[in-house]
Order: sequence, then structure tokens, then C-alpha cells
Amino acid sequence: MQNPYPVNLNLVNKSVVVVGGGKVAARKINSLLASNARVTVVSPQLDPKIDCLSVYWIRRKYRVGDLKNATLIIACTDDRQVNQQVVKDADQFQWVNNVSDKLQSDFYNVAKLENKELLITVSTKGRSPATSKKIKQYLLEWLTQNHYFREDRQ
Ligand SMILES: C[C@@]1(CC(=O)O)c2cc3[nH]c(cc4nc(cc5[nH]c(cc(n2)[C@H]1CCC(=O)O)[C@@](C)(CC(=O)O)[C@@H]5CCC(=O)O)C(CC(=O)O)=C4CCC(=O)O)c(CCC(=O)O)c3CC(=O)O
Ligand SMILES: NC(=O)C1=CN([C@@H]2O[C@H](COP(=O)(O)OP(=O)(O)OC[C@H]3O[C@@H](n4cnc5c(N)ncnc54)[C@H](O)[C@@H]3O)[C@@H](O)[C@H]2O)C=CC1
Repeated sequence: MQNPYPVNLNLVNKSVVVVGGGKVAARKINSLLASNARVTVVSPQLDPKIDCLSVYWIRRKYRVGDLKNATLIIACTDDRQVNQQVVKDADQFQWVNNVSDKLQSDFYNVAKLENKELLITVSTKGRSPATSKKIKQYLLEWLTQNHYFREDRQ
């Protein structure tokens, strides 16, 4: 993705289907839930970091038909072939992220810093997710030291 178009999505009441319920899924799902998306997870297992009461859990392996009504789709299993199948099954109006193959993704997730007033996102356009994470951490330090950023109190 050489020329991505950056946006912030309003996902309130939008349906997101996540195929796979492991560690990577947990990170993406917690972020989706924080944006009040309606999340369906298709997976035989669910990582303990996913709140099973906040998602609609279809407790089995992925099948054709599971993507119906999804606005966004995240193919997030540890099986590259299954992730590839999900990409194939999605229609042209759905947006798919394949976590194991950036060449098959319509969108990339970003590293983010967020509080009530501010949302800062970092992307390397798919080149190095670990670098995005590191830059985010440096930014957090700098912004906090200079009083531009304070994490929300609970
Ligand atoms: C293309 C993209 C698609 C997408 O997932 O949307 C993608 C793809 C891949 N990531 C891989 C690996 C890792 N990803 C992370 C972490 C994050 N990955 C995120 C985003 C993205 N990752 C998108 C591009 C982002 C950009 O443009 O910069 C972040 C920023 C946001 C989020 O996930 O929420 C989040 C940090 C959040 C935070 O902490 O702030 C870590 C580090 C860790 O887990 O601690 C590792 C292990 C270390 C390493 O390998 O670098 C692999 C190889 C998998 C394999 O080995 O098979 C692929 C597959 C590929 O590159 O094709
Ligand atoms: N994009 C990113 O940010 C990153 C992507 N990855 C990629 O993500 C993949 C997944 O990593 P983890 O979440 O750590 O793996 P994991 O092993 O924790 O989870 C895999 C999940 O997929 C489910 N699953 C397996 N087959 C399935 C099927 N047929 N249908 C539905 N669900 C199925 C399992 O039940 C499990 O919940 C890795 O293989 C790697 O390629 C890894 C790190 C970061």
C-alpha cells in the first residue's frame, strides 16, 4: 500500500467480523470494542483477553457465509490459508485486513495514542509494525514530558 488514505472511522453499530480469536485478535478486538463496534468472532477458541460477553462468539472454525453483513473483516487466524480464504470470500464492498499478509489487506491497523482530547496514530505503511509501536512509545514520552498528553483518569 504505497499511497494509503488515512481516516478515523465511526464504527458505532457497524458489524465487524473477526476470524480467529487468539492474541493478535485480542488486541484488534479490544480496540474495536473501545470504538463501540459490534464484533462477531468466529473461532473454536477465545483468548482470555477477549471479553466473551462483549462480542458475539461463533464457537467453531470459519465457514463460507460467516462474513455476511460485515462492514469490516479481520482475518486473524494462525493459518495463512484460512486467512487467504477469508479474503477470497469477502465481496468487493467489504474491507478486509489479513493480519498475516499485508499484500492481501484493504486496510492496515495503526499504533495509537489516545485520550479524551487527542488521537495520534502512527503507520509505517505496512513496512515495520514494530517501528510504529516504538515511535508511539517515544511520542508518548515526549508528549507527556511536555504536558501535551495526559492519560485519562479512571
Ligand atoms: C500490515 C499490518 C496489518 C495489520 O495488522 O493491520 C501488520 C502486519 C504484520 N504485523 C506483524 C508482526 C507484528 N505486529 C506487531 C504489532 C502491531 N502491528 C500493527 C499493525 C500492523 N501489522 C499493520 C501495519 C502497521 C504499520 O504500517 O506500521 C500495530 C501497529 C497495530 C495493531 O495491530 O493494533 C501493532 C502495534 C500496536 C501497538 O503496540 O501500539 C508486532 C509487535 C508486537 O506484537 O508487540 C509484531 C511482531 C514483530 C514484527 O514482526 O515486527 C506481521 C508478521 C507476522 C508473522 O510473523 O507472520 C505482519 C504481517 C505482514 O507484515 O504482512
Ligand atoms: N498483524 C499483526 O499485528 C500481527 C500478525 N501476526 C500474525 O497473526 C497470526 C495469528 O497470531 P496469534 O493471534 O498470536 O495466534 P494464536 O495462536 O494466539 O491464535 C490463533 C487463533 O486462530 C483460531 N483459528 C485457527 N484456525 C481457525 C479457523 N479455521 N477458523 C477460525 N479460527 C481459527 C484459533 O482458535 C486461535 O484462536 C500469526 O500467525 C501471524 O501470522 C502476528 C503478530 C502481529
